[in-house]
Order: sequence, then C-alpha cells, then structure tokens
Amino acid sequence: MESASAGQVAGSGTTGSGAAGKIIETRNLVKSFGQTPALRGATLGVRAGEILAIMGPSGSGKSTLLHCIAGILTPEEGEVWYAGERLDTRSDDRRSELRRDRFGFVFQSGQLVPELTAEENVALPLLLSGTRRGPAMAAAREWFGTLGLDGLERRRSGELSGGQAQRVALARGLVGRPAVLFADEPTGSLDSMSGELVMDLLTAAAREHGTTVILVTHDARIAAYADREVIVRDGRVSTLTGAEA
Ligand SMILES: Nc1ncnc2c1ncn2[C@@H]1O[C@H](COP(=O)(O)OP(=O)(O)OP(=O)(O)O)[C@@H](O)[C@H]1O
Repeated sequence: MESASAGQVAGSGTTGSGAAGKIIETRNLVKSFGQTPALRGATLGVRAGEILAIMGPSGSGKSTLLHCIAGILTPEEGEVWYAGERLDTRSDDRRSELRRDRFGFVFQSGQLVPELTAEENVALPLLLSGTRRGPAMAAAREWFGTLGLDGLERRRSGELSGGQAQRVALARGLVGRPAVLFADEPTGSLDSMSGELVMDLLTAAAREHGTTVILVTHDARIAAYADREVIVRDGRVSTLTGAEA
C-alpha cells in the first residue's frame, strides 16, 4: 500500500460494493478542535463490502475520523478518498451530494424527527434527494417487514421503544441503498438484547446489499459482528496487532 498513491488504491474500488479494492482510504489525517488534537495522522483503508468496527478509548478520535471520512468534517492535513475521488478537497456541495446519494447514517438513538411518523422518518433521505412522496413511502414501508417493525409505520418516535426507534433509524440509513453506511454507536442506548437484534439486522441487510459499513463502538460484543476491527488511540489508527490499519 505504501508504494501506491492513495488515488490508485482507492481507485481500484470505484465500482463500489463488492469490488475487491478499497472503497475508502484516509491518509495521515490531522484534525484539531481549537487546542485539542482529535486526529494526529489517522490512516485507514476500507474494502468495498467490508463491515469495519472502529474501537478505542473515549476521546481518542473515533467520531472525528468517521465524520472526516463521511465529509461532514474536513481535516487540516491528510487525504480522504472515496471510490477513487479525493473527498476532502471537494466543495461542500459535492460532499453534501455524496452524503445524500451514496452514504447512509445511523447514529445513537434520539435522532428521529419527532413530528414525523416512523415511515416518514424512513422515507426522509429519499424525499430529500428528490424522490416523489408515493414511491419514497412505498420504499420506506418495505423495510418495516424486514426489520420486524410491521404495524409501527404510523407511530411517532415517542410511541416507539428504544430498540424499535433504533431499527427505524437503521431503515432510514439503508433506504437509499447507500454504498457506505456510517454507524456511530448505533446500539449505544439499547440493552444488550436489543443491541444484538439491531446488529443482526444491520449486518444481514448490509451483506445482502453489499453495503460497506463503518461502525464506531465501545462494545466488544457489537464489534464482533464486524469483519475487521481497528483501534483508534490518540488520534491514530492501528489494528489489534499494532500494525497500520
Ligand atoms: N466539536 C468539538 N469541539 C471541541 N472538541 C471536540 C469536538 N469534537 C471532538 N472534540 C474533541 O476531540 C477529541 C476526539 O473526540 P471524538 O469525539 O472524535 O472521540 P471519540 O473517540 O469518538 O470519543 P467517544 O468515544 O467518547 O465518543 C476529544 O478530545 C474531544 O473532546
């Protein structure tokens, strides 16, 4: 990997999910918040279709890394590549477009829009990317059976259990058939049984659709669902054996 440019490596995965190459590559990312360093040279490659768990102590830079990869934050130094395209130097508009069209997001609970029904919450990414209401709602409803949510389509988030709400959030993350699903502590507020159910559903859906998943978690039982784990410590990424990730 060291001898090839990030563009060449990332470019080998341009066809997206299922390709043998890396769909995502970060090189030496540096990012600070004021005086607080969050990333200090974070290098990571993710293969298309891989389910990757990012672990590490609190405050080590996991969420910052996830946000840099997803184009939500831009690093001060280093490079982010997605499917052969250098992302960190692209315009805000281009990064928003990728987030809307190619990426899905599932974050810790509490992120459903309370005024909307469960099915409207799931349809939201499609509505925002211009799909008409009818087809968007139909696509949203398909996920309810898959995720064991039948009958809850019209409920608002306040009328759902934590586990149900998190499955609705998962459906929302997957409804646009994203190439990459970013999940930051997706089971953070759930008891272990609900957390394992969400992970069973997440990994099954991702494998069925060839979705690449980047999952931040503190929980080793949740990380065990991934194909591979990396550790973030002091703003750098390593594997369990200490090698570069
Ligand atoms: N918006 C922000 N403003 C100021 N400091 C921030 C901000 N976001 C992160 N930091 C700091 O950057 C460092 C890395 O934070 P980050 O959230 O990436 O860590 P983390 O590993 O995801 O932590 P946790 O596991 O607790 O969620 C921490 O010192 C944190 O306090």
